[in-house]
Amino acid sequence: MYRWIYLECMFYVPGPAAGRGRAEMAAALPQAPPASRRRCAAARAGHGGSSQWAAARACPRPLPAPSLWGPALGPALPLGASGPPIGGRGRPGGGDWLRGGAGRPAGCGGGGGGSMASCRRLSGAGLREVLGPAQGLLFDCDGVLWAGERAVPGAPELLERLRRSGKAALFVSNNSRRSVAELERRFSRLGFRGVRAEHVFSSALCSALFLRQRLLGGGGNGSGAGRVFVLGGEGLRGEVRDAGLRLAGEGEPAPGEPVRAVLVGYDDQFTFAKLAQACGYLRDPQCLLVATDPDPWHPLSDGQRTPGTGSLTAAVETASGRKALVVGKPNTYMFDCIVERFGVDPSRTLMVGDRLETDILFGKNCGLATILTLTGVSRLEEAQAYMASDSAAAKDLVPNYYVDSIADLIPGLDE
Ligand code: PXP
Repeated sequence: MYRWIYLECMFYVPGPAAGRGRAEMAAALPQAPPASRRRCAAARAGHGGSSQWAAARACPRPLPAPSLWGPALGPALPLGASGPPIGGRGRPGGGDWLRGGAGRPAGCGGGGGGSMASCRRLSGAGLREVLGPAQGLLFDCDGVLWAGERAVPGAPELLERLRRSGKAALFVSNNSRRSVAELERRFSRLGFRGVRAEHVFSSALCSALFLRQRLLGGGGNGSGAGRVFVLGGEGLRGEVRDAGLRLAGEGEPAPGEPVRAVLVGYDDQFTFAKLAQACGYLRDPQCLLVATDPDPWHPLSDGQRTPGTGSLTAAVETASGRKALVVGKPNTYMFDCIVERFGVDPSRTLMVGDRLETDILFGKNCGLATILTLTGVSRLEEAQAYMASDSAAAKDLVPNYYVDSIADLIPGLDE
């Protein structure tokens, strides 16, 4: 039976949260919290509901040791009314909480804390050394678990084996096209058993949570909060509505009701007219510009590429002269959402991804050891080139380990 232990208080130390690149993101997150502050996200298994979260956040208990992943997943708590602060955690300057230490998987050359990543093939005895102490894994989805409508061979079996070994699995996707409910159905359709919507943290969900936090301040039903202009499809729009926010262009606007945010997601109906409309709203300096993810493009099965949200965000930024707050990987906000819901010890958590500039940097920014899988976007040569570079920023893109496919992780797990 899967169970997750929910605990404890977390110490958020604001740093320049990552985005499309460190320098760019530093510029893109001017509104990070102004000073270090304690946050208490205490919650216990079986407790749910936003009011409990709100109460939990106000709890001024002393900081315990970093919380642990439970032995396995339990009933997930609905995320609270406000969500974590964007840019609340990051590297460099990630704070004590990120330094890990005891319990870090053996053989891990990097993870948080700034030590060098090694980009070692994970195989043989090394598999058990790394997977054995890990209490949970975060998986990117596309290019890791599946490619288009096909599961990566062995991926459903790996998740099953993780479950049997008592290790937790959660999913972090920059795809803003689908709601988490749709993603849950996709897992099931592709043969992944037991994955529920609350185990999935997408850029659509997390962007909606971020906007709720910023526009509603942790409560309310959206009335009088202004509206959100969404460049994106129904999956994203649904998450924004579910977060209690109202969309520009829907229903009756109250007289004088402002558009308080432009949210740029994956929009395959993007037009010049929408761009112009977004820029009109962004003339108001109080109107936020938020993007779901920085992905510049995505590979297609025929070897071609299709533009990603990062391309559309660039158009809005250029035309408006504004910088977007980018919620998705490599920003740590998704991890903050995870921590808000589940007790997670970064030093015993692995991040598995296929894109160096988003997934691996995200793992790095969150203080996790990272595994690159070669079934998706990035090639081993790219990781090696980053490793050979003199630039510290490039070294942050180097994974600790790599595998040809996540199926290669199976022999490292107990029967
Ligand atoms: N955004 C869109 C529109 C996508 O189609 C994809 C998957 O190709 C992604 C983002 C990246 O998703 P993930 O983070 O799961 O790889």
